[in-house]
Amino acid sequence: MTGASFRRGYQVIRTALQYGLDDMLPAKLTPWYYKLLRGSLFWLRNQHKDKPSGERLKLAMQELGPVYIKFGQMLSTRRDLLSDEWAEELAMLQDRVPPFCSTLAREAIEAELGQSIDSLFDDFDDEPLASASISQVHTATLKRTGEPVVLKVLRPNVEVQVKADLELMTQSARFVEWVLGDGNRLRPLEVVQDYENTILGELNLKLEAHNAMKLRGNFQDSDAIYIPYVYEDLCYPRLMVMEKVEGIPVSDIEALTAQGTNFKLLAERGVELFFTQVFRDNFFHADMHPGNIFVSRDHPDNPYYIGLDCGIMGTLTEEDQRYLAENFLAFFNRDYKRIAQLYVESGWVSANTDVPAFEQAIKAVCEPMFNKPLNEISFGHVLLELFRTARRFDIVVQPQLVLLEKTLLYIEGLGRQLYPELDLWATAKPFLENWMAEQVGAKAMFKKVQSKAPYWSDKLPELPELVYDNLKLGKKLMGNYQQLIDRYLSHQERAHKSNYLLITSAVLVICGTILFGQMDTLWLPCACIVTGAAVWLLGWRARPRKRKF
Ligand SMILES: Nc1ncnc2c1ncn2[C@@H]1O[C@H](COP(=O)(O)OP(=O)(O)OP(=O)(O)O)[C@@H](O)[C@H]1O
Repeated sequence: MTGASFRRGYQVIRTALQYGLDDMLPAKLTPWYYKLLRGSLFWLRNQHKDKPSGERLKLAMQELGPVYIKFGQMLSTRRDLLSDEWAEELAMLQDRVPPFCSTLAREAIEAELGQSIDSLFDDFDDEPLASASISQVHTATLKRTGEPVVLKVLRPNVEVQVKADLELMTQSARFVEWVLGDGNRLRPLEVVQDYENTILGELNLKLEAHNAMKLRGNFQDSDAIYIPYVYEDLCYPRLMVMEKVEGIPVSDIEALTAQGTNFKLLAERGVELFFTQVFRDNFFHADMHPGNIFVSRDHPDNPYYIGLDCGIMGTLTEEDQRYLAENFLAFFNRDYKRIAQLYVESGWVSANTDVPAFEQAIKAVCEPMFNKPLNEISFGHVLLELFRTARRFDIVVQPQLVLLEKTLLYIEGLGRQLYPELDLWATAKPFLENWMAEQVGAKAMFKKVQSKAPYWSDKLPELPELVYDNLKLGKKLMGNYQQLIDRYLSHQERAHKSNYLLITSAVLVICGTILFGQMDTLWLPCACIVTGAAVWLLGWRARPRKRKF
């Protein structure tokens, strides 16, 4: 462990203990050795005893920085797991993190623009509109168009903080892998590396701007979501300028109710948007906490979402996408055998898995969920149970699916808040069936052929020439091949002949030598030896020349 990780580790423990987070642990998680260890850190006392536990948790996460704030944002969406007090406190991490001073914000913005704010914008507001985990947002008016815009600027030193946490996470993952042989199956290091790529990508606002424009393009004509316009020529790694949008935060149920929002349609559109992004576009928003989603104020009976913060986007490989869709469908059709087979086919569990036993285990987890509205089921719970089950069958954690699981949990949290009676199955199943139908069958084949048409129209005129050249080449190759075989056969023939003569010569020489001592006459042994020598000469001459084939 490096010095920096050690220091950061100590800082995390110190913050947790000074905010009394250890007091929140249930008794069964504090065995005697934990108490002994806690007692040895006697100088780190809870300094905020007067504050309620939810507020202490929020303050600790806030102090620890972006990585922990993001974790708090995710937790805040799980009202089914947390008390109202905790959920409300943690929800403040979505857009109400204490701001940094506006002088620093101005300096950072002007450093990126390379000119003064006033030369490009009017009415720059020093009071931030919002302040979240990695950035702060200020409003202004763009001089050249007169449009209201927002300037999103990265927090000072955010990269340093994030990198220190990533280093600590990497070291801890290495330690876990080393301690547990089991750890390899969980691939903690790979999961951390994947998270690292994701969060480092979020720290580049130029990349976020590009993502936002791509997502906007994907939903250009959609009546389910609107993505604000990004002024790409005014975007830099630490600054992003975009259209200012007005809307109601999706978590503000009171305001949504007051304007008469059609919650059922809104929730259904949320599910539809998730599946469209994952399966149709293979480009999904993977940071869908309520601070990043607003609902339009226009026509509340036909409401649409407004999506912000495209810093974390996910994609899947074609195979993962296909396996996942099949998995969902098999799940909706209660075909547990297919689910088990898919896990084996995709390599997510070992090929030696006992498929019938795995099928039964999956059935035991999933079956109780059916025919229940969203308010009676918990994906979070099911995912945990499935994970626990799959562990028994040697599952290999797929880091590329972690983002997707996180997004699914956000969607569930959102759906639960908006319209708990939502029939998830009825909403999602037709979408997946259509998608699968488009992937296989005649229509899909036609589409694939169609997508390859420009390539073939380019290559087709060259075809006769290619065929002729290949035939000529084939003929030449055949000739060469025949020559090679002939040479090999003649080589073998000479080798056999030479060996035969050399062995005969050896026999003649040995016989001649033996006869020398046995016979009175010399002519016979001499004849044998001379003949042997002559035969050896012939054999030596007959040997094959050294040749490479
Ligand atoms: N285009 C916009 N129009 C109006 N408000 C905006 C806009 N973009 C951002 N905001 C406000 O700023 C807040 C923070 O923005 P954003 O989520 O992009 O920052 P972040 O630091 O990346 O946050 P996160 O913690 O989610 O990563 C949003 O929750 C929203 O309230």
